[in-house]
Amino acid sequence: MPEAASIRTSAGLLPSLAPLLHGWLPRQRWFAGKGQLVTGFSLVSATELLPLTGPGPGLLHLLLGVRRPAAGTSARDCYQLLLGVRHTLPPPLAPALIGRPADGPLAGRTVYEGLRDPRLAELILERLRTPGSSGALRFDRFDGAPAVPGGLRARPLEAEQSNSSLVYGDAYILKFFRRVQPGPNPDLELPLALARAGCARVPTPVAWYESADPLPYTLGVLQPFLRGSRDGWVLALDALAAGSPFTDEARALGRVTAEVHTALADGLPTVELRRPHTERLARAMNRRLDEAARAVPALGPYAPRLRAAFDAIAGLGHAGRGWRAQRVHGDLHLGQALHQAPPPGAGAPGGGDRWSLIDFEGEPARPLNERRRPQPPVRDIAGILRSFDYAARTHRPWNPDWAERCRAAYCEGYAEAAGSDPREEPELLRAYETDKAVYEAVYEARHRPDWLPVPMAAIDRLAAAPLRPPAR
Ligand SMILES: Nc1ncnc2c1ncn2[C@@H]1O[C@H](COP(=O)(O)OP(=O)(O)O)[C@@H](O)[C@H]1O
Ligand SMILES: O=P(O)(O)O[C@H]1O[C@H](CO)[C@@H](O[C@H]2O[C@H](CO)[C@@H](O)[C@H](O)[C@H]2O)[C@H](O)[C@H]1O
Repeated sequence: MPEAASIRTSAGLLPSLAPLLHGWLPRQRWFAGKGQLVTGFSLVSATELLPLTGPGPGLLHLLLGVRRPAAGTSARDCYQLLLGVRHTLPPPLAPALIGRPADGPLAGRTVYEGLRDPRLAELILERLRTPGSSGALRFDRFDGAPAVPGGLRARPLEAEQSNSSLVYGDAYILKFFRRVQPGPNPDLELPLALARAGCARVPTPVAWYESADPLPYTLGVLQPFLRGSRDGWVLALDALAAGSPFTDEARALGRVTAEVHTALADGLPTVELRRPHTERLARAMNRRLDEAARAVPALGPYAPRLRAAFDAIAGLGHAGRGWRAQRVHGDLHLGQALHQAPPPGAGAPGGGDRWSLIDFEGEPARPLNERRRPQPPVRDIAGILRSFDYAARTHRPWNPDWAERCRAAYCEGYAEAAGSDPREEPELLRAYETDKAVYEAVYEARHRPDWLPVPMAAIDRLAAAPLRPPAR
């Protein structure tokens, strides 16, 4: 591979690409500011991974600052782009077209989404196989992992996701982070810590790449592809459609969640959450509720009762109670749990712990420092409990008993492996379930308005449930 160059020819490059990106960027699934005007671009870094002016396809890695009115006048989001550059685009790549710059260094060339070009995608895998630097980018690999073979065919993952992924030969998956923030991304940091601790419940990051200049960004992570796996959401809906229980699977998932939590607590810092942290936690939940009620007016009438659930945490803190906080997944739901069917003759499906957890990025819209903060593990548990409720609510007829049995089995499995049952902390569990349902109401109002009744039904239930007076 030719030596990559870090190009700082911002003069000319950005002005020639900007008119194309103005139209293309807001249409991308992973673009966070959908429906909003992009007011300007800036070049954070540009690395020519393959020469742009050679006879073959060129490959340009960009970190692009994107200004939107909502991001504030001085704030900007940073996006990772991988642009292919050719004289003409072969017909199979037509859907990847971004445009043809009218002037500047790329005038007359065709610029397209590089990840869609198998030749360029394979070059990235080649680069990940050997540690080292390419311009502004630094490639690294996990010492304990077997070497990644070369020559694996690449295909883009056709999934609704917040980032973009490539699957190589059904053996590896590369997640290419789109909106990046400076600092270690928990989706690399936590799986690496778990791999070092010997925890096999999370795919090991075998290789990754970052940029160090001008700021440290985690850009991509390669991990084993769990071939033939199905996610917990799909499996739960299948079970509901078949009228089958899902309790074995739920119990096994509870055990796996506990194993991951234990390994994270052993390998990374933990803190004791006592007053005044309990007050801060309640304040943060109340603040999120206030913001949510502005975005989803239907939450307004419930707000006083929901606030009481958050204030109960502060109340317990005043009464001297505290909770252990540690690094957690941060956005756990059934779609983040992948299940691999046992090999033929290996016993009942759902038995055995064939679950893996993925996507440790946390809620991508939150600042990185907030996502990396230790939090009570109940936060993740609440996420999965909400998911069982979601599955039961989306299925007709509504089957609340199915959800209740799954929720109980999941907590039992968790207790078996962790030694403590999350239901023994009802105030904390309720506050986190409420916080998650509030988040979901905003998510659904923004992305899937037809689904808004699902979290709103939980809001209605949570607001109506009686609260225990704090023990004095
Ligand atoms: N290791 C893996 N093996 C198999 N499929 C995976 C793996 N990691 C992710 N996936 C698939 O890719 C999808 C997107 O991955 P995810 O990490 O959730 O990305 P995003 O953060 O962009 O939403 C998942 O829903 C899952 O279907
Ligand atoms: O997977 P992401 O990290 O992008 O998570 C977002 O999208 C999820 C939906 O895909 C959303 O999850 C909500 O819907 C799920 C069913 O589709 C359900 O299982 C979850 O419990 C529910 O929260 C998630 O909240 C959002 O962050």
